[in-house]
Amino acid sequence: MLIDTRDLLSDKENMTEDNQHDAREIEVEIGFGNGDYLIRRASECPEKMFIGIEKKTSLVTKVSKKAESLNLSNIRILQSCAEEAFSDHFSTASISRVYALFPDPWPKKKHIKNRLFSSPYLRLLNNRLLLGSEAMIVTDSEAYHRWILKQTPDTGFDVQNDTIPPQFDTKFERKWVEQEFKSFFRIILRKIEHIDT
Ligand SMILES: C[S@@+](CC[C@H](N)C(=O)[O-])C[C@H]1O[C@@H](n2cnc3c(N)ncnc32)[C@H](O)[C@@H]1O
Repeated sequence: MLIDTRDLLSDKENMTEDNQHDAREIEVEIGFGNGDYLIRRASECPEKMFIGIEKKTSLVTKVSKKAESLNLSNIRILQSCAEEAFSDHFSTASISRVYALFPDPWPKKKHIKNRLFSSPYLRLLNNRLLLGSEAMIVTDSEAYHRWILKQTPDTGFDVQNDTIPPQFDTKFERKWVEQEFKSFFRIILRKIEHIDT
C-alpha cells in the first residue's frame, strides 16, 4: 500500500484522467498520524480514492499495514512533507476534499515559520482543489487558528470558522478530550476563485 513517487505519478495520471469523468473522487488527508480517520473514511466510501500524506516513517508503515490488512484498495499513502506532496504530486484542480486534523501548531515564536497553512501554501492548496471544493482544518490551538485566518486573504477561498465538539476520534482528539477539551477550532476553506501557481 505504501507507494513511491513513480507509483503516485502514474496514479496521478490515472487520477487526472478519471477526474475528467468524475471530478469528485479524491480526498486527501494531511498528517494522518495513526490513520484513524483516513482508514474510517476509506472504509465508508469505497467509491472514492483517499490519499494520505504523512512525513513520519513509523506512521506510514503502520497505516499502510492497517490498510492492507483491511483490504482497502482505495488508499494511497504518500510519505512526504505536505508542501512537497502538493507541489510535486498533484495536478491542478484534481482534488475534491482536503483535511488536516490537529496539525502541529508550532506554538513558539521562533517556530512559527514551520507552520503549514501559510498564505503561499493556501494558494498552492487552492490550485490543486477543484472549484467549489473544500479544505478543512481542525485544531485545538486558538493561536494557530487565528494565525491561519490571517493567512487567508488573496488565497481564493471563502472562509468559514467555528468551534465544533469532538467527532473525529483520532489519537490527538482523544488526547485533548482526556484533558477536558470540549470543543475545537474548525476552519473551512471553500475554493471560489482559481489561483494560478
Ligand atoms: C499532531 S499530529 C495529528 C495526527 C492525527 N491527525 C490525529 O489527529 O491524531 C500531526 C501529524 O502531522 C504530521 N506532520 C506534521 N507536519 C507535516 C508535514 N509538513 N507534512 C506531512 N505530515 C506532517 C506529523 O508527523 C503528525 O503525525
